[in-house]
Amino acid sequence: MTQTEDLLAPIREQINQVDQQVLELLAKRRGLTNQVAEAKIQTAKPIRDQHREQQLLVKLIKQGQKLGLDPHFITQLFHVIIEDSVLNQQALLAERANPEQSQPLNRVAFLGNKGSYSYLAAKKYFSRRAGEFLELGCQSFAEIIQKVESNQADYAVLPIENTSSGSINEVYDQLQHTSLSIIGELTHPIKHALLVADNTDTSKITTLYAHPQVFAQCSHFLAELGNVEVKPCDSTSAAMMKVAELQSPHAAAIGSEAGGNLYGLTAIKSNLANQKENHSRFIVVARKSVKVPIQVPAKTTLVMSTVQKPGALVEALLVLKDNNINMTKLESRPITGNPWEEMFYIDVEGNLQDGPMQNAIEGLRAITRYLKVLGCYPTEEVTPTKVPLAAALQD
Ligand SMILES: O=C(O)C(=O)C[C@]1(C(=O)O)C=C[C@@H](O)C=C1
Repeated sequence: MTQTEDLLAPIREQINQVDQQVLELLAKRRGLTNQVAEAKIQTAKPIRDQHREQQLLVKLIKQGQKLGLDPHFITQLFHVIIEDSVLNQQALLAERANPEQSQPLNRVAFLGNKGSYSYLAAKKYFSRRAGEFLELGCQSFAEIIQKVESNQADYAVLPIENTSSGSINEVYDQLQHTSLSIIGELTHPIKHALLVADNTDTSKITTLYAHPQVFAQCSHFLAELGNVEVKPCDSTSAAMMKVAELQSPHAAAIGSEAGGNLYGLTAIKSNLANQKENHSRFIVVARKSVKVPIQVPAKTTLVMSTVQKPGALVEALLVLKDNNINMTKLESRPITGNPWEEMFYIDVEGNLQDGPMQNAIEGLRAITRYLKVLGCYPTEEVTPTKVPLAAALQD
């Protein structure tokens, strides 16, 4: 042992012990919030209570300051803890409301193999749910949908939009024809890194493997790289596998560092996306729709085609406005075989069990040519509660 290691070892041992205690306390907190969820099932109280969160944060900031901890650090830390608590409670309530969905094994279809962004998102989503995770990697969106439709899989996790490259049209087009329902959503950070198998540097790379969506999201980095041949792959994991197989100083893949590690690749450059805040939203689909408990904030996705007359879409949107329903997304896609006609995909905030939502759907049915509810599911977005820092910092 060197002298530095001699000095570091006992301190690191103490840090290990403190971290273990932090984990044990987090697990204890998780147990308590599960009890809160049970109480809320009985009282029909909403999961989210932002007044309570605000009180909690103000108190924690004051207590933390006495211990020499920075208010911003405390706020960030507890936003993450509370987000986890809310999502966990929502998952618990959703499971109670849909007991038939709970099973010992969840067979989950997704794009690519171990290490793809879809794989990482699927693992994250099912980590909050009971049952073991069985991965079913697929090579195309059509194959993923087919796996669930034919009961070879129970669920599919599909990327639907990305903050850099926008909507994923192929997935929308698959939703036009499927009988499956959307039962959940989640957002997952997409952190692109340059992954290599052999010790090399950027200037030696001549071939770059990645999924076409990834190339689109990293177009600025590609322009900087200059004369490199880009080879599109079916998935991020296919790109990583290819580079692992080649073991060449001239080949690189773009993918997540965590995924690359599964294939023995090293990240030599990170943060490659054009937009630094690069997130993808994924949907989870199943053969059977789910009921969302009223205490959980819900989203509903509709698909419709309007009659061919001026202002038909405006009329449809007015039905939502008249029922005080907030639209969070509107996407249009061409209808195959009917040139210049569009299918509209609409995400709205609201639960299918609510009166205004039922009114709106009835109203839309009356004025549209085609309308289908693709699903009603818990919203995974937990907007952080703002803390009046000035109040928290007083006295
Ligand atoms: O106290 C509650 O009602 C909880 O659900 C727990 C908790 C938390 O984790 O502290 C989580 C969500 C609420 O918005 C407020 C607080």
